[in-house]
Amino acid sequence: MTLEAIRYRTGSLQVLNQLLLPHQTVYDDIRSVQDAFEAIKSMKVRGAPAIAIVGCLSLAVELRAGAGGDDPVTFIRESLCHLTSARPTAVNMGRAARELMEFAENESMEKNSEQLRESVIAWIEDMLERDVNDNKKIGNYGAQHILSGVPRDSVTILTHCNTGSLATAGYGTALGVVRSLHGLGRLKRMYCTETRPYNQGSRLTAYEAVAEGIPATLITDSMAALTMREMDITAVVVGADRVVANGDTANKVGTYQLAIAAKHHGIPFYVAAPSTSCDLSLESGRDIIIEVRPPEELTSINGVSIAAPGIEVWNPAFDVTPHQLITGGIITELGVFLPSELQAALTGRLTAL
Ligand SMILES: CSC[C@H]1O[C@H](OP(=O)(O)O)[C@H](O)[C@@H]1O
Repeated sequence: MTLEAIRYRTGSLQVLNQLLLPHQTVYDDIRSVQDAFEAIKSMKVRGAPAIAIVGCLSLAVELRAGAGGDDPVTFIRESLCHLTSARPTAVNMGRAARELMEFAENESMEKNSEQLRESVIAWIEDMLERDVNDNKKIGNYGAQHILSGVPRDSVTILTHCNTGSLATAGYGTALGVVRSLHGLGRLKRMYCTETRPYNQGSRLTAYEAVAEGIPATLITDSMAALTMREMDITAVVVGADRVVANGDTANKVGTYQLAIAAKHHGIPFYVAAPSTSCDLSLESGRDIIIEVRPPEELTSINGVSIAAPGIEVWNPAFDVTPHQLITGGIITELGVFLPSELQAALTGRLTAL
């Protein structure tokens, strides 16, 4: 059973407070859009798909309570705009906001306020199931593609950050590929980086791996290139916060240098991302806004200072990997594509082989 980052039933939402993991398993109630905004901003909830899902579910909870009165469309628009401002790099929340707003405006032509609220709630609740189904397709497509490229019985994967059930509605993206390989009995080992400064790897990916008996070894970010040289890594598989039209990909900071090391060692580098994490409106990675987070997240851990007081800090939460370094491909729920094929694949002009 994979971990539940999100507990939802109509009218009620709880999220696993990821700031307290791995030592405390605490679910916080999300009773409003503002609660969700604060949970996302503080990274109690994080992960591109999970941010969009929790944001939209918080709107569903308020709509279930009658929010918006006689003008729910205005309430929906203002809520989605607010939620999208919480974290700028991941595209999923902004995409969901755009698609949901279009749906709500169309529905408002034919439905009264109460019917509109119910219709929007149903649209949002469908996101949960869609995300898990997409992730299982990503897992299976990715596992098959990686296995097709190697003669060996089992494979070793290096991954970064957390891209599992704690970053999505369940199963995960890059970690979903690892889960699929493990489920096929073809995973020898996963190496997961600790992923400074928020430690999504040591706190969250390690937590998921231990909980499910996935063979995994934790390494520091600075050990990644050495691990690629010494540990017979079959592939590097990472997640994404925003994949743009030419395949350039924004992901957790540290991803770019993993791609460089993978290139040097001739190891295929994959990005695993649902189409909801893709943004064809941007031509290249130069256009992606990179969130810069508070210095304290780098200079302290659990409130304990680990840096010289007064030192200046640069703390970008993401970096951009050029599409030329994504040598294995981009693993989506539609199949695995080269960066150069992505736009055609996402616009339905290309199907997976
Ligand atoms: C399912 S991919 C999640 C993606 O989001 C993470 O960032 P954060 O933990 O800051 O939300 C990381 O970039 C992952 O690859």
